[in-house]
Amino acid sequence: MAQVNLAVVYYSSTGTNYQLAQWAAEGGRQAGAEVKIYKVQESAPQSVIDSNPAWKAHAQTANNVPVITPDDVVQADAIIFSMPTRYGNMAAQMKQFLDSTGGIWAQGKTVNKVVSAMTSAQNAHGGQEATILSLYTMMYHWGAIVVAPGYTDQSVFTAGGNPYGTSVSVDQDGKMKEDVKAAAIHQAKRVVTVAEALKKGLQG
Ligand SMILES: Cc1cc2nc3c(=O)[nH]c(=O)nc-3n(C[C@H](O)[C@H](O)[C@H](O)COP(=O)(O)O)c2cc1C
Repeated sequence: MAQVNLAVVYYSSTGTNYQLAQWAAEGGRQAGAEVKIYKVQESAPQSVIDSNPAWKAHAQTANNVPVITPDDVVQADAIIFSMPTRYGNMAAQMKQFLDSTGGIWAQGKTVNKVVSAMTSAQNAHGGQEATILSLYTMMYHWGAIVVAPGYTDQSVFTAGGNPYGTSVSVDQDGKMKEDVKAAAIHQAKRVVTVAEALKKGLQG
C-alpha cells in the first residue's frame, strides 16, 4: 500500500499562508494522503510580534501547530510549502528552516521528495512567482522532484493563473483578493497523485 505521507509546511505572520496550508491539507486528504501540518520556527522577537495586532493574534491561533524538524522532512514522501513573499523572496523563517536541513541532505534523505510551493504577497505582481522559484531553486539542490500545478486545472486560471504554485494577494486588512481555495486543493491533489505513483514505482 503506497499511502503518501504529505507534510504541509508553512510560515505565516498574519494568517494568509496558514489558510493556504489548511486548504492544501484538505486537498491532500481528499487525495488519500496521511497529512500533517507544520509551521516553521518563528525567529522574530516577541516584542515585534506583539507590536502588530494581526501578527500577535495569528501567533496565538497557531500556537498549537507543531514546529517542523528535519526528521519530519525525512518521514514525508511529499511536502507542500507555503510562505509569504518578502521583497520577492521567501520569508527568512522558511529559509532558516531549509538551511537547517544540511544534515539530512548530506545523508541523501531529501532525495525524491515530491515538493510544491504556494505563496502570498500584498500586491498582484509583488513577487509571488520569484518567491516560489526561490524555494524551488533550493529543492533542486535537495534532489527533490518539483511538481508545479502548471495549467492543469481550471482552478489555476480562476486563482490568477500562476503555474508555479498557488499564490494570492492580500489587501491592507489581510483579506485575500482572489479565490484560490480550489487551486490550493488542486495543487495538493496533484502532488499526492505524483508522489503516490513515484512511491509505487520505487517500491517496485
Ligand atoms: C518585510 C516585508 C517585505 C514584504 N515584501 C513584499 C513585497 O515585496 N511585495 C509584496 O507584494 N508584499 C510584500 N510584503 C507583504 C507580505 O507578503 C504579506 O503581508 C504576506 O503575504 C501576508 O502573508 P501572511 O498573512 O501569511 O503573513 C512584505 C511584507 C513584509 C513584512
